[in-house]
This record gives sequence, C-alpha cells and structure tokens, in this order.
Amino acid sequence: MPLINVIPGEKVPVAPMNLRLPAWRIPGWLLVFWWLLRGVVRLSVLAVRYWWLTAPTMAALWIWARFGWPVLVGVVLAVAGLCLGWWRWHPASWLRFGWFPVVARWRRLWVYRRGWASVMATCGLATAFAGDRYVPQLLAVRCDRFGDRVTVRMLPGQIPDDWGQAAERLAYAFRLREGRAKSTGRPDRVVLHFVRRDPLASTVKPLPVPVVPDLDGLPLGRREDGDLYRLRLAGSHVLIAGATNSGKGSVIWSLIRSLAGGVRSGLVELWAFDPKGGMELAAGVPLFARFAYDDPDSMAGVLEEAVKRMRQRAAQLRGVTRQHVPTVDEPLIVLVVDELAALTAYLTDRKVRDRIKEALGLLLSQGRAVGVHVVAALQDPRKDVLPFRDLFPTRIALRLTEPEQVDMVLGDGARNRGAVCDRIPESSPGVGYVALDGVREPVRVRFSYLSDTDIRDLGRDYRRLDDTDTGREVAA
Ligand SMILES: Nc1ncnc2c1ncn2[C@@H]1O[C@H](COP(=O)(O)OP(=O)(O)OP(=O)(O)O)[C@@H](O)[C@H]1O
Repeated sequence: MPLINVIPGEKVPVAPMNLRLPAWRIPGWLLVFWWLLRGVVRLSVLAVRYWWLTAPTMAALWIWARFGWPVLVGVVLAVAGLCLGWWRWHPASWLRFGWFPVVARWRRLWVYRRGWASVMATCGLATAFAGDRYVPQLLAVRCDRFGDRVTVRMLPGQIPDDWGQAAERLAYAFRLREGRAKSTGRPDRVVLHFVRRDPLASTVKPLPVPVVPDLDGLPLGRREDGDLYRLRLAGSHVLIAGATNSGKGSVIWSLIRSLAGGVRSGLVELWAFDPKGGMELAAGVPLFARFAYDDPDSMAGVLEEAVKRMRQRAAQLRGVTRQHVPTVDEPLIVLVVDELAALTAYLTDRKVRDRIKEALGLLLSQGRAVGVHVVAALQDPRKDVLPFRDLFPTRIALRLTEPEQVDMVLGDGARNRGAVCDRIPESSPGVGYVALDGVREPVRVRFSYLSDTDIRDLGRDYRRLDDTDTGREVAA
C-alpha cells in the first residue's frame, strides 16, 4: 500500500471563494406579499402562453355574464357552423390552418408537455450536472394526418443519433407505435417524427413516364413526406437489397418505366439479366436490347460484350470528355440484373463464375463515366455473397430479415439513424429506405407497383424502335 496518494491533474476547488453574507430579518407580511406577487406573475405568463385556451374561455365568460347563456350558445353554434362550412368548402386549407394547429396545441399540452421530464429521464435523454437536473427543451409540435413532428432542443453532448436510438421508446412512451428522429439545419435541434398512420400504407400507382428521362432524378416512388422519390442514375450504379417478396421487382420495374421514354427514342439501351429463369423480366422483352436468362454461359457472354462496348467507348471519349452524354448512336447502357447472387455466388461452374465476376468488377469500377450502369437486385447482402457491394454508390434497402443486414447495405450506422428495414412488415412490399443527397438520415419510400398489365402496356407503348420481333432473345 503506498504511503501517500498522489492524484495527477489540476485540482478544482470546491468553492473558489467563501462569502459570508450578513443576516437579514424579513417580516412575514413581506414574504406573503412576495409569494402572492410571484403567483400572479406566473399565472399571467401561463394565461399568455396558453392564450388559445384562455382567450376563448374569457370571451365565453364575458358573453355569458353580459348577454346570458342563450347568446353564448348561439355564438358557439355560429363558430361551429363557420368551421363546418370551411371544412366542406375547402377541406385541405381547413385541415392545415384550422384543425391541425388546434390538435397540435392540444397534443403539445396534454400528451407531450405533461410527461416530458419523466419520459426524457426514463429514455436516458435527461442528465444531471453539479447537483442540477437538465431535460431537453420541447420547442414545437406540428400535426398532420399521419402523425406528429416534435422539435426539440438537444442538451449539449447529444447528437441526432442518440435520439434516433431512443425514438421508438419515446414513441411508445407517448402512446404511439413508430418514431424516428431527423436532424435539422440547426445543429442544436432534432425533429422527432411520431407516426399515427402510415403515409405509405397504400400501393403507389405507376408514375407518368417522362418523355426524356432525367438521369439526375428518375421518379420511382413516393417518400414519406409525400414528395416523389427521385433516383440519380447519372454517374452511379444501383444496388437493391431485400428479402424474398420484399418488392425488388417493383423497384426494377419502376426504374425501367422511368427510362422507357429514352428506350423509345433510342437514348437508352436496357440489357436485362434474369438468372431465375426469365420469370421476372420476360414481360419487358420489347424494351430490352439484350435479354439473357437461365444459361450462365450466355449471361457471361453478354456481360463480356458490355465490357467490350465500355472499353471502346472509353477509348473514344479519352481526352474528349470526362462524362459520357447519351446520344442515339452512343446510348446510355443500363444492365439490369435480377438476383445478382445467382451470378456471383450460387453458380457451381467455377470458370463461368470467374468470368462473370471479372466482367462485373470491370463494369462496376469503370462503367459509370462512360454511360454503362449496373442496376442489380440481391436477396442476401452478406459480404461473401456480394464482393462488389462497395462499388454501388446508390443503395436501396427494402425489407431485410436481420438488423445487421441494414448497415451492410446502407452503410455503417444506417440502422441507428432510423433505417429499420428489419421492422418493415411483410404486408408492405415495395417499402424501403434510401439515402438522399445532403440528408443525414435514410428516408423511407414506397416504390410504384406495376401489375403484369402495366408491364405489358409499357412494353407495347415504349418498345425499342428497331424491335419488330417481340420474341427476341439474345444469348451471347
Ligand atoms: N411496390 C409495391 N407495392 C405493392 N405491392 C407490391 C409492391 N412490390 C411488390 N408487391 C407485391 O409483392 C409481391 C412480391 O413482389 P416481388 O416479386 O417484386 O418481390 P421480390 O423481392 O422480387 O421477390 P423475390 O426475391 O422472391 O423475387 C408481388 O407479387 C406484389 O403483389
């Protein structure tokens, strides 16, 4: 045992200065007066803060005292009639400016304000320092048809991810089922989104086909906030991961639909690979410049042909431009692969598998700048199944079977930031999470769903101009 305890570091004195104040004798009546004054000031502050409750109450009391209760009942009925008329005349503006602001104020007071401090403490978001307790500040509550958006000022030391991890617990504490946290433009704030009704519960109908596809924003589905989800294909490859029946087909078909205008005009060439026997993509044959299925050897051949085209194009563009612009002579080539693992992992013929892997590696690493893009779907995102995962800049995660798979697809920390793909119910195919440019948290989207008839119509209306034989199949 050491004789002397030595603690390295700077010692912080408990009280840097001791001050002895003189004792004052305060009379009792002054104390009572002080307490009364404080009470009145507090009540006045509360009355002003909750003016939307106090003002109508005061007005009602005044009308009752001045004119009697029949007039009061008349006024209440007149106000109710006005609201009803507004609702019938223009429901959207009534909900936005009339109803939801009142609901938001009520919920702020009754649901959030009431249990705020205790919920913050039990969810581990409050803290104590130097004997005082601190809770994050509730700033605003906004409501709409689908849920509540609660703006909070975080405590120093907290980051939006802390709130993302606690979001579900917070939702349950406030008697709702789903919660997500989103960062805002201000680094001290976070917005909690508590869901009452899922805005993505219903199927999204096929979106209009753009005549000229905008490669910087192809419309594929709806976002949770009601906006269109647009995917940037320019300079990218797209990986779609999802368990069986999660709706990977709907992502592929939404993408093909958004490119169909370009297929018709010759600006886009679709090369389709369907290793599962052609079941998924066969209906779109009139749209495809190449359609390879079933036979791995032929698929390897088509991939090698794509590599050849890519190299020729790279040689033409070298020194001329750094980014290919699609033309009818040199169209954008999009290779669509349904179930990538069937090409890279599950093949038994090692020689063919190596050929496919080599071609895919070259396309993924060199194709983007020369207008050769790969869009691939995958059921199992484990590393040994897909060695090329990091070569896909754009990734879409639909329903996944395990929480760990989320970060494998969307990147480290994606699940903590709210991409709970493993919680997407089987009853919501086509729902998934995507990363958006400049947005920290993954965004929930639902992709449009094309029925067999929609796909057939698409093939008929936008088939390739030089494609007169609808049964065309190219096998290397
Ligand atoms: N976006 C969507 N909206 C509504 N329903 C959808 C959507 N996408 C798919 N579905 C429904 O889910 C079913 C399965 O979808 P799909 O075949 O696309 O899944 P998948 O992930 O490709 O499955 P697998 O891996 O087995 O091929 C479809 O038959 C359809 O009924």
